[in-house]
Amino acid sequence: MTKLSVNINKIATLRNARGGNLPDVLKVAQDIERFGADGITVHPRPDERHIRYSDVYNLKPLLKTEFNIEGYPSRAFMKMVMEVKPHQCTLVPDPPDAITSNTGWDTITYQDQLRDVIGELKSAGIRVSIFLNPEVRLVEAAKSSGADRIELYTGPYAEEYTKARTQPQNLALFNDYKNTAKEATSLGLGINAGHDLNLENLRFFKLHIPQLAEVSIGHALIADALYYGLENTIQLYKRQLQD
Ligand SMILES: CC(=O)[C@@H](O)[C@H](O)COP(=O)(O)O
Ligand SMILES: NCC(=O)COP(=O)(O)O
Repeated sequence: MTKLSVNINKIATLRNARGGNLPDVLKVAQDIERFGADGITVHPRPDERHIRYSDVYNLKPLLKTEFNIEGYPSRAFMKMVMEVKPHQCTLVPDPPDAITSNTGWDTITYQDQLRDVIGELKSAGIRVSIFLNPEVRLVEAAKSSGADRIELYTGPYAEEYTKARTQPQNLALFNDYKNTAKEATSLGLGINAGHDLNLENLRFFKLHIPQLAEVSIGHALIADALYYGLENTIQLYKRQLQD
């Protein structure tokens, strides 16, 4: 079964809207674990508009499942990750002003930078995943930079899936995802995926990428929870991820 890591950025967005502590991000994260999630993901951004660096420190001792911290490896981010020591760090090439992540790493151009950063994280026992576009040519450099996994950037997949709703098997892009995953597996890299995954498009992705180890989902899952409740929503997503 593929693991579900719930991204709680949007819980923090709601909290920050009033400046108080409602909802309580730490409590919600613990409840999400209790409701069956396999992990918690956070993606603190430099402006701390949702998850704050202090949240990341406060979450660590409370969490019982896998903790995944995502972000661009600035010095401030690296200091925090090295101190918190999550189970996994997912490196994302976002510029500081990104509204949300919209591309993966060019692992060929940034191979030296990635190798240094990954070496540092791995020396602290942290598993490292690299956010990657579905392009076979980028996989070998991801491997030689020392990553343990890739996280397939599923934004373009989600967009195509919505367009091809009636005949998803015609998804033009999908072969790129399959081939990238196949290449990664053959080189010994694990496969994660994330961005804009939702209750409609998740099952198809899971069925066609059987090596999928973990997905991180936030935006759609938290939106669905407004209708179905958090506990039910987590179970609905987990059902999509069954083998
Ligand atoms: C890497 C990725 O796809 C997610 O972490 C996503 O970027 C969430 O970040 P926001 O919640 O800021 O959109
Ligand atoms: N890594 C992807 C993630 O954590 C959540 O992305 P989204 O579901 O908020 O688009």
